[in-house]
Amino acid sequence: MRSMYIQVTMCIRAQGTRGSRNLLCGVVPQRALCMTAAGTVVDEKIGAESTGVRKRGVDGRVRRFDEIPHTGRNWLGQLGEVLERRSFPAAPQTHGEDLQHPRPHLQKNQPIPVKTVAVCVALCPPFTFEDCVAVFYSWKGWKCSDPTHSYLKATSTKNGEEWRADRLLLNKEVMMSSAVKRFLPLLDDVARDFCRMLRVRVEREGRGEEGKRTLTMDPSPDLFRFALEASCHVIYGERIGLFSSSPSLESQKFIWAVERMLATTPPLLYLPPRLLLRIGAPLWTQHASAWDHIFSHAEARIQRGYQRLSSSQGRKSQVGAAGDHYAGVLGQLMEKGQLSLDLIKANITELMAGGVDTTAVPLQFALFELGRNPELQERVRQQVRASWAQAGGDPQKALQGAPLLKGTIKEILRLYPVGTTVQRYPIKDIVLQNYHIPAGTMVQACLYPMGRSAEVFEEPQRFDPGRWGREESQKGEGTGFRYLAFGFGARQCVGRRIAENEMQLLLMHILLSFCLSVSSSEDIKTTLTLILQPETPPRITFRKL
Ligand code: HEM
Repeated sequence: MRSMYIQVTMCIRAQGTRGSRNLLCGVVPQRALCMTAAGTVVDEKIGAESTGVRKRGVDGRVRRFDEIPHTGRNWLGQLGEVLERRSFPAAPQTHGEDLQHPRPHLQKNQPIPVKTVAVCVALCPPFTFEDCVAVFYSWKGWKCSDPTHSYLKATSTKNGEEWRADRLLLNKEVMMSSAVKRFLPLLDDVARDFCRMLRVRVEREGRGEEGKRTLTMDPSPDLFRFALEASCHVIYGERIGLFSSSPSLESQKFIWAVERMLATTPPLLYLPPRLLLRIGAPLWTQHASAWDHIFSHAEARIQRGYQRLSSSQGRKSQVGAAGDHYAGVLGQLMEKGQLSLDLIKANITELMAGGVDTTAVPLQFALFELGRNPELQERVRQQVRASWAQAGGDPQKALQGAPLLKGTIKEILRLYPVGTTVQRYPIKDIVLQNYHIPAGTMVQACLYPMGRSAEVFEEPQRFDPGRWGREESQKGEGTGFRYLAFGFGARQCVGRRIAENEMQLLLMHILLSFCLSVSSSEDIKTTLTLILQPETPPRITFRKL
């Protein structure tokens, strides 16, 4: 058996098999169970029939789904218990303890992988390589089915091959290397502007002698603006001016809408349905109006896209030359015209909604980790400087020559996975940890404890961007499925290339311009709302280089 294990949470038998990762969850749990250590035996019968994975069991019997040990409490009780403790302790979790305790996720001082109703039952036995293959290759298309928005319905009703065909078209504009080449300069522009703005701010508000001033601040609001500006630039092909001292009213309204949408999502997701019916109306109204604004923002961009497209076609027919201006993902999709308009709107809106806090938050953690590891910071900076000098201003070349930057992002997402779980509903019955898991059960790979498990990573508590380069060179036995921060396979994060490049470029320009430090090297306490984030945003000291 391959030696790779990942931590996995247990499963909720779901009434429906559709939900959403980023948006509202349409899954109502029928029951909540917690899986404890079960060894790694899988019997031939169900295992072979359902997953094709053949393993020999100790007692030759695959245990039934309802044999999975659980707390015996209903999900509401469990939710109450989980809600009492809203943060992940920084202390490492030892895998062994996990396995012995019947309710490990509810023990004091143990990391709780997730906190939704659906996942408060989570737990983490080791998950084998074959299990991973079984889960991630038996994907099923599912998307948000928010009934209020026809755009989302356009995607939510698609499943299987139909969904996949659309996704492959979208991948061409956001995932493939030719697309990355097109949008990378746009991200680079925004990252450079961010640093320019920060330099001015440090000079104006910082302390110390001129030219070497330092400024200590909470960068989280600026990082949020950076992520929104970068997303708009790549997706709509236009800047919305969030770094200016007086952004337009339209931009301010848009940022408000995105903030509101993100802030109101967790309570709407986590409140039990009955409570939601009683107290959720104002929340829902705010949430819906925030979405309305985000949709109307997208509509306006699409209208502009049409105008741009028709004028460039007009030019083309006049002078016979193709317009060479890159008009963002939206422009590309419209120009190609392979997806229906509803699908373009749905995908664009989902890209906008999924792409802001998911990158802004890991950037906070990255600045903190680089700040509290000064020697390592210097090593990354040296590599970045050398690569930047050689690249002659080409951001793509500069990133290629600085693998430690890529390692920094992977390391941040290992320790602080912004989405704490990856979920699948297997389309066929499978066997996990010797338990029979019926088709349609929500199975969650739990990234937080996996990233901190000594069974999976050597010295898991050490922030070591170099580990990923070493791992590449030893590819083979047991190295797969360690990096699941963006999910896996056909359903993996569609914004992955945007996110990776956006974060690397910003860190690159920051390291070229500033030395980072933090006043305390104590671990950051984290909390889980919709995503994993710092309980209190870390304050970072920026010293101009
Ligand atoms: C560090 C940043 C990010 C992380 C860690 C992350 C993580 C994830 C994960 C784990 C999934 C589910 C994948 C799976 O089930 O296999 C996902 C899906 C998704 N992400 Fe991201 N994401 C990030 C940034 C972004 C950005 C920047 C965008 C948009 C520009 C985005 C848009 C989406 C969308 C639209 C989906 C749903 C894809 C689908 O179901 O087809 N994400 N993301």
